[in-house]
Amino acid sequence: MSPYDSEPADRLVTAAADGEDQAVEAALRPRLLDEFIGQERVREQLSLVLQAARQRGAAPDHVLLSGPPGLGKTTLSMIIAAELGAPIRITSGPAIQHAGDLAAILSSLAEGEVLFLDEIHRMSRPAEEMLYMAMEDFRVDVIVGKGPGATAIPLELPPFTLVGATTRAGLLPPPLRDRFGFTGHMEFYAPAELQRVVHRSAALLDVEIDPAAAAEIAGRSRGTPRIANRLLRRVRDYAQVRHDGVVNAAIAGQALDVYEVDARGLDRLDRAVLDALLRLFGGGPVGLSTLAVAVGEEAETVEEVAEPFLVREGLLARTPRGRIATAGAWRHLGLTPPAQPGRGAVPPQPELFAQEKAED
Ligand SMILES: Nc1ncnc2c1ncn2[C@@H]1O[C@H](COP(=O)(O)OP(=O)(O)OP(=O)(O)O)[C@@H](O)[C@H]1O
Ligand SMILES: [Mg+2]
Repeated sequence: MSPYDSEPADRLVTAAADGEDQAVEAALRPRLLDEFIGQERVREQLSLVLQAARQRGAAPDHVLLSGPPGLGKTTLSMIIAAELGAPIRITSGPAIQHAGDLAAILSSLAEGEVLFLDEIHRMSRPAEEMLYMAMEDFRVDVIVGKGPGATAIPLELPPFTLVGATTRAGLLPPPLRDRFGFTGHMEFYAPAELQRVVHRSAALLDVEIDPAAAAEIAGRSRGTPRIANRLLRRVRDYAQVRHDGVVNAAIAGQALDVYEVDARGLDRLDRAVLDALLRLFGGGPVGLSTLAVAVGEEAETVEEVAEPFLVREGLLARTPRGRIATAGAWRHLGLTPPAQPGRGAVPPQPELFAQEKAED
């Protein structure tokens, strides 16, 4: 599910997991730290934490994994349990609304068990407060009764390791953040790393693919393994239906052109935003709502769905005066940037805009 209501449901380049992703991701997940590609720093740090705990024969410190969707937080949490040889219990912040829900889970943990709490920033406040004590003292106070007659019954917990995952580390209250002994920040993957992800997934899916084709898919995957795996599946369909199933760079490129994911990973919406910014507004500055009207989308869709990646790619900038295109944006769409910044080589063309609106 996309974190944004404004994201089109069928978007091929969303980083959020769709139904098909959920069905196949389990099969594509690396099981051990050595199989996990990229994230060198997090991997090395985590490997030390886990190895030290194993040597001491104790449960490791609590681990927080933070970073954008689809970069491998759930995968790493399962790897942590596998590397420790410990069972894993999986739940999420939204599933724990009452402190009692959390007390039930905590009190049933086995010694050394890994508790994976996904979307930990979405837990309710009372549950969060119970978690503080559980993390620090391996103890919870179960409240029995209501009002003045209520009593707190202390309950000892076996040592366990909490692994929290969040896409929004900034939303975590500091007392919670401070109770993690180790925080791993996941970064977007480099193209060469994603190429290895594609190669590995292709082998697991029995798809014959050459290195240039894996690189082609990787380059369009927005630094995100989940997107790489999804694009690989669409390329596989194309190679199977239109060719003999073997994937080379040309076939990968053609397949993703069919799905309107361009060489840099921009999709139709992203390009429509850039195109309007360049052709209609001469590269800006232009206000968000005007830009949104020009592409026929809601302002939130443009702001939350298209812009973050365009900004990340250095194609668009948000300024106090409005959105502006960078020189890279002109190059990406094959247009000539204006000599004077902010003044487009192509003058604003309201009639083109009117015509496009009339067409849809
Ligand atoms: N380092 C990696 N090497 C190989 N495959 C990976 C790696 N990281 C992630 N993947 C693949 O990407 C997919 C998504 O990863 P995962 O579900 O762990 O992401 P996430 O960070 O938990 O996302 P979300 O924030 O949406 O929960 C998985 O199928 C996994 O196979
Ligand atoms: Mg996850």
